[in-house]
Amino acid sequence: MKLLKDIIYGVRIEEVVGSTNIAIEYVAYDSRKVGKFTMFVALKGTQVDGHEFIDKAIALGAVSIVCEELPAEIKEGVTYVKAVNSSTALGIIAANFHDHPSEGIKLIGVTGTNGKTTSVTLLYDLFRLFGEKVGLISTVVNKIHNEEVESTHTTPNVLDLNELLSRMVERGCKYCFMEVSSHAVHQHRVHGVKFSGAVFTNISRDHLDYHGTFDAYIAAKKGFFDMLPADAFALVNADQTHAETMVQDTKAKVHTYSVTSPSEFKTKVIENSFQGLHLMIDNMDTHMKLIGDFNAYNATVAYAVAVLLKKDKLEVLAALTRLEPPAGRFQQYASETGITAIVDYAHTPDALENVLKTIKNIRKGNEMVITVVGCGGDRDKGKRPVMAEIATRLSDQVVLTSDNPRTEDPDLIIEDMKEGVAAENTPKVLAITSRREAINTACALAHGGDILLIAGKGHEDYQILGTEKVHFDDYEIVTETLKKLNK
Ligand SMILES: CC(=O)N[C@H]1[C@@H](OP(=O)(O)OP(=O)(O)OC[C@H]2O[C@@H](n3ccc(=O)[nH]c3=O)[C@H](O)[C@@H]2O)O[C@H](CO)[C@@H](O)[C@@H]1O[C@H](C)C(=O)N[C@@H](C)C(=O)N[C@H](CCC(=O)O)C(=O)O
Ligand SMILES: Nc1ncnc2c1ncn2[C@@H]1O[C@H](COP(=O)(O)OP(=O)(O)OP(=O)(O)O)[C@@H](O)[C@H]1O
Ligand SMILES: N[C@H](CCC[C@H](N)C(=O)O)C(=O)O
Ligand SMILES: [Mg+2]
Repeated sequence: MKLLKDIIYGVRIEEVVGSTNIAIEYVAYDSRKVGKFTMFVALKGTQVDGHEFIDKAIALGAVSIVCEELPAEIKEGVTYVKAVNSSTALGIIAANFHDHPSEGIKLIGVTGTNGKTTSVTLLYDLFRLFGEKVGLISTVVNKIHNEEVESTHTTPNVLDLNELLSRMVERGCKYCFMEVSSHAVHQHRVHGVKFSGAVFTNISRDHLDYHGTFDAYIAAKKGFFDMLPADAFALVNADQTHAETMVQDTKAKVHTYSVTSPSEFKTKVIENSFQGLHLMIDNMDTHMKLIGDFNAYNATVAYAVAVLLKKDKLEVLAALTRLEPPAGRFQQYASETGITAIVDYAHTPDALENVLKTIKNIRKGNEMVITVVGCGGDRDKGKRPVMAEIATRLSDQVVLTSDNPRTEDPDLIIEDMKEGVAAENTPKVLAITSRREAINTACALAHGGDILLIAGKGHEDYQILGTEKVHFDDYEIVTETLKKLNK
């Protein structure tokens, strides 16, 4: 329980109607979660305006409303706080309500189109090997030391984020490694949160459905570095053209890492095979179980962050060699007859190109590469033809299929993808709407030595059809099918 006046301390307020000396037991931004003595924060969303639910929230027991526009009818016994911006207000309110948890933990945020989950998971695992109590906030799972908490977003809403962080602090976690998506920065999901460090992995085409233009997408990511305090570090990938833009206005201390350009934390790829990576990180020889040149970047992020957090360089390298990739990232299965199936979360053009190039680089001879790929519905339409072009250019056979169609017609998504297939590559293409059938067909087409890439859904154990979520697991299906076919 806290007093309203303490909870709204620091919020940019235009007007308050009612008493600020009332007790608040709960804060909610969704009317469906309101109970007695709740403060309801009305947010203007992309689908609906939270202000429409103010009456409903009061009926359910809200005693305070934070909003950008006061409702026509002011109810007695309810305190209305008219804020300049409800989303940023929620950030301040969440921090006050949960006693500023981000100040009690070393919080490191990773942003970029690809590599966020891999980097934060490597860091979480690395620091666990050091015997530290650690938190993790990621697309796959959230963790409060060893307790798993379901992840619904790459970056949770600022209220849920502060709650997670406060549970980490309570549990004695010293560090938290979290993903910061561009949606999160744009929607103020990290507003008022204190970061000790921030990492930029890379930026390439994605989420233009949401941000509109590539420049707006870059600006959203840059916004994360703009909000860092002076005592934080900003670690950026010097091989990326947009690295300088990211940190041009940051107050944080800038550090660089790279694989090709000169930088402070430089890694060289010595060898890349199905067994893993042989790297020279910071002039020291090391082997990793991760596969693909792109993972050299993720490994370097883990190394550099650990060193910036004052861990011993040699101990960090020794621990890195023991780490496994997260679920659904280049996850391999070798069948009885020598077919290699790879399940990978490549759901952007850049990721798909990297994974397919890696496969082509590390295969022993001229084994066939058969790719099963789709694109998500209600997401960036522009990436569909680009991903199909990449898949057909870099594979011998492609089965275009559904990813998570969501509320779109899956056949129309496949039609959008087909637009990108060059005429000479059309003979390589099959289109099968059912992802299960597409995987079955790819398995039937494969013979000993061939490589099957099932791209786009990685760790996801569901498929979203319309608004329904049904169980679906690429790895489970591809391994069971190959076994059933005695392959
Ligand atoms: C486009 C988008 O990002 N939307 C997120 C946003 O929703 P919104 O603001 O548009 O919400 P809305 O549905 O318009 O509702 C507005 C307000 O009314 C409230 N409401 C609504 C209905 C009701 O009955 N009562 C009520 O109070 C809602 O709780 C909300 O506060 O805020 C919600 C609460 O925090 C999120 O759940 C929701 O994520 C949606 C489900 C989503 O799919 N988001 C994806 C695109 C996303 O965020 N992805 C990123 C990046 C992925 C990556 O690259 O890794 C992520 O961080 O996960
Ligand atoms: N550093 C990297 N550079 C380019 N591609 C990468 C990199 N790391 C991983 N990938 C590719 O991107 C896919 C997604 O990786 P990962 O889950 O780590 O990224 P993410 O940024 O968390 O994605 P999301 O935006 O969905 O949260 C991987 O399966 C792989 O194909
Ligand atoms: N975090 C990303 C994940 C995409 C994964 C892909 N399987 C899809 O559903 O499009 C998004 O929400 O855009
Ligand atoms: Mg992620």
